[in-house]
Amino acid sequence: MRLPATDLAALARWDTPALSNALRRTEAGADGQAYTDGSIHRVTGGSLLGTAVTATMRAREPGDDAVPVADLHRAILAVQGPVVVVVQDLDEVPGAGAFLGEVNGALLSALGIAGFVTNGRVRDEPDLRDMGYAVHAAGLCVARAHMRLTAVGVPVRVAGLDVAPGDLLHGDGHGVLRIPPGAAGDLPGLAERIRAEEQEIVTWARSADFTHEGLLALRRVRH
Ligand SMILES: O=C([O-])CC(=O)C(=O)O
Ligand SMILES: [Mg+2]
Repeated sequence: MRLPATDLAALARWDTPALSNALRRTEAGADGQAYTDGSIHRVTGGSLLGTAVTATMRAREPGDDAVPVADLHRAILAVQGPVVVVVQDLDEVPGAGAFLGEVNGALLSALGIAGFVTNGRVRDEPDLRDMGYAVHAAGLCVARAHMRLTAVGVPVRVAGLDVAPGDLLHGDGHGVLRIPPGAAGDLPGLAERIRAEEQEIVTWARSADFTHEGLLALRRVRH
């Protein structure tokens, strides 16, 4: 689904914890949220926001199941607005070989992607720093091994997060969050309200009015 640029710009001003808090207050978020677990981290870049283009890969053993990388390039070009490429490494132990390195990275940079997310590993790390987009991965690896894409445009699962082509993803140093399209427009307003509530507590905790007795008298269940 394509969101208006104004909605994207409003979401981009927030970090993932704030959007996660906001999502919890919506119907879409009440049933549990979708976000990456700690098995991957941001290797380089800033925050990411965009529409998912998905692929799967294998690298550990050779195989004749490769699809052309051009399928991925075509899928990226078919999306209007910022794209986040999500690659699931299907090997039982992922990370034997990298899809993303200097060369694939430069091609994706030329296509203007906003981010790259994988449960596998990446390489050519110094070059990735100059690509201009965020990279989330399990870490670095040495080799290409038998790396090939095995499908493009399929549902994938990366670090506990199910991603379908077209999903809206937001990410930063905390991880990557999937934002249900129906909730996207409401999140910035909700995040603002939650921040105001939280700042009341923070301001009091830092003020001269703060006392241990005052805190205990509040009998807070959370925070
Ligand atoms: O060999 C590969 O396909 C991965 C890589 O290092 C690059 O894209 O530079
Ligand atoms: Mg390379």
